[in-house]
Amino acid sequence: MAKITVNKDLASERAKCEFNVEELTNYLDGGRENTARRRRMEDKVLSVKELRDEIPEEYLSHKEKYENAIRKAVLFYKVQKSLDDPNQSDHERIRNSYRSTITSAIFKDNSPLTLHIVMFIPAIIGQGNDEQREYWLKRAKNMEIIGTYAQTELGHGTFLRGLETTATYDPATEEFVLHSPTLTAYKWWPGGLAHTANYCVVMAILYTKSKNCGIQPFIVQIRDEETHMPLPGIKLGEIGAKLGYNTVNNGFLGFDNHRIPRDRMLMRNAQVSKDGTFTAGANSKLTYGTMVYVRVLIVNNMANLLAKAVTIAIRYSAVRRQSKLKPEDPEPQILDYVTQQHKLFIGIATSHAYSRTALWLWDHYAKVTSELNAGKLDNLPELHSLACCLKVLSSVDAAVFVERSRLACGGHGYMLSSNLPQTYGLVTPASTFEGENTVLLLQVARSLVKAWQQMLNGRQLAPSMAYLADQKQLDRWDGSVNGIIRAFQKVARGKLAFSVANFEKYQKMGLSREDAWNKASVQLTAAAESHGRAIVVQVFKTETDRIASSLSPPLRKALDQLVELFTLYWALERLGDLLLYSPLSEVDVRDMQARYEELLEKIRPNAVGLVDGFDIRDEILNSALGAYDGRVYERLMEEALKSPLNAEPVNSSFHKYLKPFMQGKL
Ligand SMILES: CCCCCCCCCC/C=C\CCC/C=C/C(=O)SCCNC(=O)CCNC(=O)[C@H](O)C(C)(C)COP(=O)(O)OP(=O)(O)OC[C@H]1O[C@@H](n2cnc3c(N)ncnc32)[C@H](O)[C@@H]1OP(=O)(O)O
Ligand SMILES: Cc1cc2nc3c(=O)[nH]c(=O)nc-3n(C[C@H](O)[C@H](O)[C@H](O)COP(=O)(O)OP(=O)(O)OC[C@H]3O[C@@H](n4cnc5c(N)ncnc54)[C@H](O)[C@@H]3O)c2cc1C
Repeated sequence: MAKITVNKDLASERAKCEFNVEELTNYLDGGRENTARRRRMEDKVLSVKELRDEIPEEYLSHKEKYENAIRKAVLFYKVQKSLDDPNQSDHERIRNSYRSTITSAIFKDNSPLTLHIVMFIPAIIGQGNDEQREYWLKRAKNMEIIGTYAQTELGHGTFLRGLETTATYDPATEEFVLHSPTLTAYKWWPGGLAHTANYCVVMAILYTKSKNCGIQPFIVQIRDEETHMPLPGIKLGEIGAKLGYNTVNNGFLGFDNHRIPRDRMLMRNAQVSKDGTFTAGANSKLTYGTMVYVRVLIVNNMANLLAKAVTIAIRYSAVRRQSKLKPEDPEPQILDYVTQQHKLFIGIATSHAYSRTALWLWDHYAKVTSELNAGKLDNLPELHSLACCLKVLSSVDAAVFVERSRLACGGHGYMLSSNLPQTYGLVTPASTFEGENTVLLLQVARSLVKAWQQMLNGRQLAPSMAYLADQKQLDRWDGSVNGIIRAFQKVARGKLAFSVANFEKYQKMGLSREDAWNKASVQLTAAAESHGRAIVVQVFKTETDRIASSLSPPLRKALDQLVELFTLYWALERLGDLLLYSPLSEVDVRDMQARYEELLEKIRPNAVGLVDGFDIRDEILNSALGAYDGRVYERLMEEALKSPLNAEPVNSSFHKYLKPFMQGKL
């Protein structure tokens, strides 16, 4: 095997690292066996050479990209399936795959089968009755059918009660008639819908006995299982090129009075009987369950994508030398600039914060889901609120820090061969899909205002909101991490109190409840955001303390530094709030700033070790700037030479256009 020559700066960074990198990887994976299992899976997938691209994806046409993605998706699925442990429950399988980023080695822009796995199957599990699950899950899990989740329409994504697709029950034939009455009723966006899926879960407004019974899920065949032709009454297509997700095959779908049998309504929650009688579910919002599930998964996905970006940027910053710190010294590594550390170390800490929070949220989700299955619905509102606010914060922060990682790589970060632009293309839509972020913050605000009222009535609050009832003043600023967490809670409480007061004031001034809500909504969303910040810092600190207690002192110290950095970073970012709602003085602010800068200095020798600890292989990073060996310039040149324009010394356009133009003949 050829010996890898590692860039000498990267090698000396690794020699400096104060903790055992493998121990960090094991900690992140949740144990040594999990690391080994993940690596075995990666080895196996990466050993299939047909899964690699011969020509970089960016040089393919739109159509070729899709066809290539489908080719790989099928193969990838088969390899993954062969590695599945049949003894794992769905919950364990998903939890154990939280650190798996192998999909990124195969698709730079995501897989056209994503929606089948992430939403179609979960929608059947969550919305189908036992009989429907038995039939459809078997087919879906065996990939006999491929599906997607078709909810959003051209005219409505956010406001689900405004969806226009109708499913009208006809008791004479015991069928539902699906119809798109207008152009804006066309389903628009679902991944895989255009040319991949032959089935989908369609969310439509149910009409039976001439009554609107709200949005309900229907499993609908859209293409012939043999010929893959769209079925009669079905109009299908692709929605076109996008900022990212170009291999996901997002599509549109219209229905022209398309009939489906009665048993195609997924009837776990609500039912329509043969004669058309509608029986509502225990809570109509259970129909929104698939979205809650994906919001929970997104938090983890954001942590992983950020880990990728920051690995690339930190390694590059250790290799890149530029400018002068001292006139007599050689050009320093750009990682020695404290501004560069400020840009990037928070990305490392943020990825840790969300991967801990994501696991915590996943376990909470699993607990509440088993309660729901047993008919206990009490904890659903808190779960909805938590999933909304953590999806929002993780997607916002990931987008900011991925983009910051790209900018921190200067011009080379703009190259697709850095894989940073594509990584941004994968994180930024998460602020929109699965509930647009402002809209979800308003949902969180709604639950907080309700909690506020409950508190005033002396009722017990859900655990994640219990701090709102803490009336005690924060008498003294002690600057500790726990003290800052308490201060964040005070900020959230204070902002909520202020927005509730304004909401009430606007109503007293004569505005309707809805107008008063709209007028107070900037403050309400700010309160919801602060609530989310308080939760993330607290969960990050508590979960790290809980899990890291058995680690070696050097690693424990490095993790504590990340928790402290994360806390101080957000305290300094939100100084205005802290000054308003906590006893913070100017001296305390100066002290925090100094501690923050000291932390950057302390983390500096461990920076490369920290990103090595994410253990993201070169094939997954897919980046000329971020590879383990740091051969940045060689790789940039190798990638440049792959440009089809470099295949010939003179391009034909010279003779066709440039030459006649320069010679005044054109
Ligand atoms: C297997 C492992 C694989 C790992 C890979 C992981 C990858 C993860 C990344 C995924 C990658 C790609 C996938 C992305 C694909 C994207 C798909 C989509 O985008 S699908 C479409 C998503 N659409 C939305 O999210 C729409 C957003 N809108 C809504 O949810 C609603 O319209 C809403 C909530 C804004 C308003 O609804 P409504 O008007 O009906 O309600 P109200 O506002 O009046 O509220 C009433 C009441 O209901 C409560 N409520 C609302 N929603 C819920 C819920 N979901 N659960 C529980 N309760 C809910 C709300 O709080 C109110 O309560 P109240 O007590 O009255 O205050
Ligand atoms: C990459 C990608 C993949 C997707 N995949 C799928 C899929 O597989 N299946 C599917 O069904 N859908 C999918 N979607 C659609 C996605 O769920 C919607 O785009 C999303 O729910 C937002 O809805 P919208 O586009 O209608 O935005 P809009 O609601 O029109 O938002 C536009 C603006 O209006 C504001 N706004 C809207 N309502 C309110 C309000 N009540 N209060 C304050 N402000 C408001 C928003 O904050 C935003 O600023 C996907 C989208 C993307 C980008």
